[in-house]
Amino acid sequence: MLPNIDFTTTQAYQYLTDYFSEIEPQQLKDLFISDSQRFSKFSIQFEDFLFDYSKNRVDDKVIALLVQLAKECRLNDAIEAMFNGEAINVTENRPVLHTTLRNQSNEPVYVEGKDVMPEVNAVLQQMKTFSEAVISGEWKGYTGKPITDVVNIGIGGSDLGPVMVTEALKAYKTRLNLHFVSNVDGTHIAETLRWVNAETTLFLIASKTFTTQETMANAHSARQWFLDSGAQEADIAKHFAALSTNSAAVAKFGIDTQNMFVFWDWVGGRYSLWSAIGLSIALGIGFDNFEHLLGGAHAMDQHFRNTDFEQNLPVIAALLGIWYNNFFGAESQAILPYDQYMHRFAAYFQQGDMESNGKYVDRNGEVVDYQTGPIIWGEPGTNGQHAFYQLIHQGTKLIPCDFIAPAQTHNPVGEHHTLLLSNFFAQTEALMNGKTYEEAAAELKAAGKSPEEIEKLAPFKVFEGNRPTNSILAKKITPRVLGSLVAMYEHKIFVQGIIWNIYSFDQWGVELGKQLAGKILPELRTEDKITSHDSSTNGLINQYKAWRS
Ligand SMILES: O=P(O)(O)OC[C@H]1O[C@H](O)[C@H](O)[C@@H](O)[C@@H]1O
Repeated sequence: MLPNIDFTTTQAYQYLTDYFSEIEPQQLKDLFISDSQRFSKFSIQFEDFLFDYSKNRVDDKVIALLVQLAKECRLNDAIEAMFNGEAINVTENRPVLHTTLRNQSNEPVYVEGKDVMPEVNAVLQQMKTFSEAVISGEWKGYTGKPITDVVNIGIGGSDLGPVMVTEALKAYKTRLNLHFVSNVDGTHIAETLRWVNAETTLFLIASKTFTTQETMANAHSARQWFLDSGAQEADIAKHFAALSTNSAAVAKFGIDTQNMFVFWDWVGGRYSLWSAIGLSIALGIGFDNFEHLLGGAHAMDQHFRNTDFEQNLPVIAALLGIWYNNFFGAESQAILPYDQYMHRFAAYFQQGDMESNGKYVDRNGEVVDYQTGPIIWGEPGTNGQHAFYQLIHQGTKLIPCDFIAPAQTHNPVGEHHTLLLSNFFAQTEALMNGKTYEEAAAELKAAGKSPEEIEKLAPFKVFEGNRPTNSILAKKITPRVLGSLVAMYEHKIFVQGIIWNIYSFDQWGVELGKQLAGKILPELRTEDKITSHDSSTNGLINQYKAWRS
């Protein structure tokens, strides 16, 4: 059972509320001046990455109170409930065991009294055998040629994780070319099929439920294209595999169950890249690297489970998020990787975080009177600097940012990486220190401006600073480091959900739109004038009908 505690009624919350008024006016740069130990105190090294949270608007007392808050919310019990396979996804009556998929310790994990590790290991073995056969060319297409291209058809959790990871780890690419089709917009599949050859293409139909409209539509179109290219029904077995929990639907679609890679309902869609959904990852970077990814995540799982909260990366990251979300009133959180390969990292955690913690009903079914999940967004640096950093530096909103960068690049081109990293270091410093009126005026004076011009321009050149950041500096983005990093964010989301007393592992909020689309679809299939909705929806549908042909 998960604890059920309103965190706003805890002692720690009261103390934090009182102490907030003392901390809020303080300047980060002064906190550094008054404590020479600040960096070593507020940074944690984990294997090959360093998490520096010293540029946050906290002091020892805030951290101690936040840790107390986690304890009062019985976070320890919640962590054990998750790892031990209790049905903590209550509204779907399921355990939450993505940690089991990367449980390289192999210690038994029981679901309804049965150890699931043998099944997990069997699927990993099947993925290994299959991916190695495809990569080596031993697995042949229907005309006897080796596979050159893999098209993963899936959406949401059956797409974003594999896309993010295979992009982030492109430096480890095998000879196979990966493609991802998610959108039901026919453009996505059409543009992808334009570049591949049916004789040498493998389609992975990735869907936990195997009922998702977008994925099924794309899968059927891919199948039709394959047959139209000259292949026979019997050839499908060589070119289509399914990654799913739903064997019956896979068989019905016509995919050989030999080519089915299963996972289980205790794996949430947005936590499924570690499961059979990761087959495209194993094909794209090789099975050994996929295992290293799992190994990195497992190491973070152990850290999360066994480390005191004060030194616990996901816990600290989560508590800082709570501090800004619930005390400073921050609405969003930016994730800014200074690594081009990680360009889908923020998009991945948009689903990971927002689908998990975008909930206004607590674990008692009651509407909360506090803020829950933040808006997650971000783009790789330095592109973001030339786009939206203006608002982070001088806008009216407080935006806590996670800066992520590798010390070593996979592409040492001239001085590029040094240039990139100078920006990474400069931005967090600038956000913290800002620029005073006096500094701005002095710069203008040095540039030869008259006193009148200085007075006019200086206010626009002031940066109030005091804007909080985390810096995550990795030695290199390897499969293991990436695995740890992703698991860190996953557990951060979990911790926050526990403190906000919400259910982080369901996603009922995506259903209403799907239901209504199901009602509207038959209306679009006729030429009739539509009058069954509000005047806006009717007007839009009828205009669409007038224009569609
Ligand atoms: O893997 P599937 O069953 O096709 O589901 C794909 C996606 O669909 C839904 O809309 C859920 O909100 C997501 O959590 C899920 O990842």
